[in-house]
Amino acid sequence: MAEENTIEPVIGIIGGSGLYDIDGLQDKEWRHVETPWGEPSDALLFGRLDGVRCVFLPRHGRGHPIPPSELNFRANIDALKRSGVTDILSLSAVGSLRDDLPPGSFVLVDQFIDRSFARNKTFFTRGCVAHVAMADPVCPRIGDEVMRQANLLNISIRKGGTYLVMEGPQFSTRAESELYRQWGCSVIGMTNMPEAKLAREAEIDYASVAMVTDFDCWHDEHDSVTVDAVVQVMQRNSERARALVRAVIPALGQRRAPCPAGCDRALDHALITAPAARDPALLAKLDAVAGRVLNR
Ligand SMILES: CSC[C@H]1O[C@H](OP(=O)(O)O)[C@H](O)[C@@H]1O
Ligand SMILES: Nc1ncnc2[nH]cnc12
Repeated sequence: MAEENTIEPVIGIIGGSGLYDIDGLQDKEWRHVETPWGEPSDALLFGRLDGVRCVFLPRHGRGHPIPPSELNFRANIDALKRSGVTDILSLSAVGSLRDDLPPGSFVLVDQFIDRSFARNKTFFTRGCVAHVAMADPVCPRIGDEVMRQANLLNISIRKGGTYLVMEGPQFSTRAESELYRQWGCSVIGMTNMPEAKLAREAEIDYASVAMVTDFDCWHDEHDSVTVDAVVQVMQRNSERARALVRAVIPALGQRRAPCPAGCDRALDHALITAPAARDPALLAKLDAVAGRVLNR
């Protein structure tokens, strides 16, 4: 492989409810990263695992002070991009919408239905418009590596599933939960959108492992979801989640070719605003996210 066409990856991990740090890192340091989009959820934890550079972000902040609708998703993704992150593995607690995904199941999500409505969902506002493809919202290369490492660790993961993103913070009504089941969704959560959309706009390869903590509120034989139940099951899930992260970081971190699916070149054919009509102030804010295409 020609050196000049290869990438030395930096692995980003976004930890959801119950996952506020990662263990086993060398040279670890929490560092504040400033972004033109405001404050990320917390400082970022920089470190190395088996020599591979990685950056961890607790999605809701340490101690979980930030609710889903107040997450600054743009700042989170920009901060990871600015820190050199090329690949993101997102971890999330979710409710199950299927009988065959009981609490404790892990799902490698491959589709989303975005029902969130109170969030900033794009970096490309007035003055620099872009439309990236979202037909395949997650990176198959990261997904394949997650499956490989999970197999080696004997951790069972369902390959593929649709994650319904609700606004929250209240959990669903029973009618909503039934509707999402009829739509064929597998799991429900409040956070993976616009996270996945913004990662695509920032040309960061993104994949998501959803960890089932409850049966939401549709199941006759199970109680409706509560935070206490989520936290209890997450504590049981977290050992496997941590083992998976420890294995996936070194595996993903090997020098490699650009993403075969093109996630890292998502902006190649996405910008529509004519150069003369672009807003210089917005272009300055897009330095990390879109510098690759704006400066060529
Ligand atoms: C604590 S239950 C609801 C909460 O948990 C999930 O968060 P995350 O995706 O960050 O693990 C869900 O989306 C809600 O934000
Ligand atoms: N049932 C549920 N609905 C939304 N988000 C969740 N996170 C964990 N369980 C959930």
